[in-house]
Amino acid sequence: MKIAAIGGGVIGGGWIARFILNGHDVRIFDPHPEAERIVGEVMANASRAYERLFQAPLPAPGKLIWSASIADAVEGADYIQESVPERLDLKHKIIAEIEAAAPPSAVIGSSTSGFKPSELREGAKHPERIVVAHPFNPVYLLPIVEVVGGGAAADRASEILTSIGMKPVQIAKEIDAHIGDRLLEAVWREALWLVNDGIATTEVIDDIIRYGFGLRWAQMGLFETYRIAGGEAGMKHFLAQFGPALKWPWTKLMDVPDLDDRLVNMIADQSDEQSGMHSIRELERIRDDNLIGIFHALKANDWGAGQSVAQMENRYYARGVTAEPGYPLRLHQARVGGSWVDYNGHMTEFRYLQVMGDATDAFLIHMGLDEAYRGQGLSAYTVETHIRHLSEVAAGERITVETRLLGHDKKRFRLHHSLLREDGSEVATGEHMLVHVDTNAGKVVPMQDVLLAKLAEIEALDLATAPLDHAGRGIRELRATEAAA
Ligand SMILES: NC(=O)C1=CN([C@@H]2O[C@H](COP(=O)(O)OP(=O)(O)OC[C@H]3O[C@@H](n4cnc5c(N)ncnc54)[C@H](O)[C@@H]3O)[C@@H](O)[C@H]2O)C=CC1
Ligand SMILES: C[N+](C)(C)CC(=O)CC(=O)[O-]
Repeated sequence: MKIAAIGGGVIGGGWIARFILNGHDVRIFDPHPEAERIVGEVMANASRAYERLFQAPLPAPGKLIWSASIADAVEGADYIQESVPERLDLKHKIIAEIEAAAPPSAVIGSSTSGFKPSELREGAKHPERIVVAHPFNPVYLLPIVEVVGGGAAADRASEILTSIGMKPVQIAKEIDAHIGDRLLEAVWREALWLVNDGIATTEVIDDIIRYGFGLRWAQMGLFETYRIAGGEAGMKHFLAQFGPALKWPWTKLMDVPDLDDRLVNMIADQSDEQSGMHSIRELERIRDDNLIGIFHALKANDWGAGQSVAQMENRYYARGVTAEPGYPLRLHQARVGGSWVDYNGHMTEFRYLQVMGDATDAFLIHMGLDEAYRGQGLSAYTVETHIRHLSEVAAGERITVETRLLGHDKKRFRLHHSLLREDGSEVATGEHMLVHVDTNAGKVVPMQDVLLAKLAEIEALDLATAPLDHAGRGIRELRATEAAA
């Protein structure tokens, strides 16, 4: 699939990173003299974030190709994402240039925060293929994208954006600023009043959000949260209790403070005091690490945006596990996250098992025990594990897992994982016995022929490999002489 990006600023850069990190080449046009540096810096932060976010092996990144004109960038493109500044006259000019050179079948997605598809389509040759595809910053991490405009183009855009890990929400009826920005504007306008009126500083307002309802919003929206706030009587009780307050002077919604020099300077000064000690790129990394922690927690609970991460990992496993040829198999890599390190300053115990467990998952997919196979009510359970911790590993280090199949019969198979640093030295080994189970009956059953054939093929490779001297050993007993010493 050929992707083109027109505009590589805050949002264009995020789009480019998302497409490239999902294996697509992207042709970009942006006349800014520093566009290459800016996009390069966004790419660096995005790659760093993906290594920390996903446990599954990432696809080989696509290439970034700089074009000298819009015509060159969009030639032969299947999907074009426009992310130029929010001015309707400029968007019209860009769309006209795109249409002059792109194939008529190409879908054009606009990042516009506020313009409606009917406005973007004015004067277009093929208006029906122009849709709003409005993302949220950082585009490479946040899954939601509002797709407005309907028809085949909206369906195609949704399909493409789903394939790069996004959660498109198609909005049937166009409205200024779509949905997300209408909600955000209400909060933003109120926050500006609170600063303007000297009620709170930028820092106090941000603290009230991040120590309070902001934490709730990452995992449940307004309606689910307020349903709970209604107690056992639920939403109706909530509306009865707090409904009247909507008519009290709690907000100044449509009234906007004048963004004169005084207010702009006041906000900018307070913001400098609050966050000026960090560069924007540092702030992006802090933000990304926090988001990744939230994604991981939500993934562990199989909830909300964590499900998007899990779905992407399944896709990455499905297409990535056979990527590296040779034996032992190299199916899984991990980067030691900051939160993986304990009070001793290196990777804590249970994370070794996590890396081995993820490598086992990659092996299961490699041998054919994938989502479709599991859909038949069949799976594999680990029944015994022996880990040898051989050396410490620090935050930020990359671990590659080499996996061997030490043996199998109709119902069981024995795996060996070796965790290696980038210099090839061994960090730990794990030996694991797995059984094949009927998950509904809760009992061990023989594997289907397709799995047995694949295991036989892998075991033949193992038989041609030097045996491991530590395989099959448990923890040895303490000798009396050693215990006395
Ligand atoms: N910044 C944000 O938080 C969000 C912005 N958006 C939308 O994304 C779009 C872009 O916004 P940002 O990335 O924030 O702006 P930006 O100012 O960071 O980037 C705009 C980029 O477009 C480039 N550009 C200007 N004229 C061009 C042309 N003729 N051809 C190609 N590139 C050109 C500029 O050089 C710049 O790199 C806007 O429509 C905005 O509403 C959407 C979601 C969030
Ligand atoms: C400020 N903004 C209107 C450009 C914001 C957005 O469009 C979405 C976001 O990322 O908050």
